[in-house]
Amino acid sequence: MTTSSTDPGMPRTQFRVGTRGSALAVTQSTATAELISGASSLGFELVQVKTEGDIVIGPLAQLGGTGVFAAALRVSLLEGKCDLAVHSLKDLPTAQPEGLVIATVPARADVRDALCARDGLTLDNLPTNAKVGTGSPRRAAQLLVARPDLQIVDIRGNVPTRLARVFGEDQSLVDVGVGGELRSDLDAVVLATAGLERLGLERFITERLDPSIVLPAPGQGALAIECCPETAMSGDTLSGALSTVEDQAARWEVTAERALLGYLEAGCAAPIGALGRFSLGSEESSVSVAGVLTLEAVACAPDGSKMMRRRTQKTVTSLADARALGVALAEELLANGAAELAGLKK
Ligand SMILES: NCc1[nH]cc(CCC(=O)O)c1CC(=O)O
Repeated sequence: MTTSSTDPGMPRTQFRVGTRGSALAVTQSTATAELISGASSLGFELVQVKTEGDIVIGPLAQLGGTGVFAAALRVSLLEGKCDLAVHSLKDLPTAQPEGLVIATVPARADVRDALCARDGLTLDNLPTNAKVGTGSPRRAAQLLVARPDLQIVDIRGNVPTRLARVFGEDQSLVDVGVGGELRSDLDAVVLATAGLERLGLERFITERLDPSIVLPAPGQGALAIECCPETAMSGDTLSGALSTVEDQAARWEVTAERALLGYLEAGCAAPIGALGRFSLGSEESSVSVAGVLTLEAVACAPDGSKMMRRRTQKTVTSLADARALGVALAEELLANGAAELAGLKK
């Protein structure tokens, strides 16, 4: 290791970013490390961490616990094996473990889900009974609300492997790591636009699904840089660099979305969607900038037979306001029977 952490009094200039091994994780971690090093003179190296999410075989919806993707990275942070971890925010459990903080939420990518269909097809013109692959009950339920005739096929695997279920042996998918037997047996798959764009695979998108049709997962399209509080608040060059890549609008949005999800005691496998949108207000206070936060949420019966959508809006001046907005909307959903509708434990 080449860090200067052992020299007392010398600020460190070299840091380790823990990452999962998938193409998406490595791409996100690399881009984020470059973002921070571009805003500072610090150096970063990637440390690969194996996670349970990569080796468990079975439908994602049945893994039980949330956070299988994040857990090993968090252990690695707590054990001091890396200094920072870059997570997809939507894969991060809403309960914040003791000893770790989300130091930074960078600017958010496209939040929408993307239909990737054969022959340029869209949700409206997919043939009757078309086979659409997704492992997400949230996507499945909302697709069925829009198109009750669709056959939803439970799929898993990394992004290129899922695309191969529609596009087969497209060379660009082989290039990004699709292996094994390639068969195109589906008419379409639904994936997050953000992940496809980060991997340079957006040409497979045939429709970016409007949030009025398919509301994304809480945190979708956003990343979280997690570390120990001492790293985030050390007042040194790293904490300064981290704060320069913070996007306050994204932070407010995901804070409200995750407060809602946490209050519902639901995880990323629940048929719950939520999307916050922040727009800057005109007045400025010394504490923080005021803006208007709009939060929309959906709870669905997994078979798409019922859906409940609610929306709220408030001027926010603090993260506590954003959290309160999420909790208030969650309470409204619960008061109207969302837990029974969506099969939540609460
Ligand atoms: N659960 C897997 C996962 N976690 C984050 C992304 C995409 C990037 C993002 O939403 O930030 C994906 C793939 C997908 O849902 O298509």
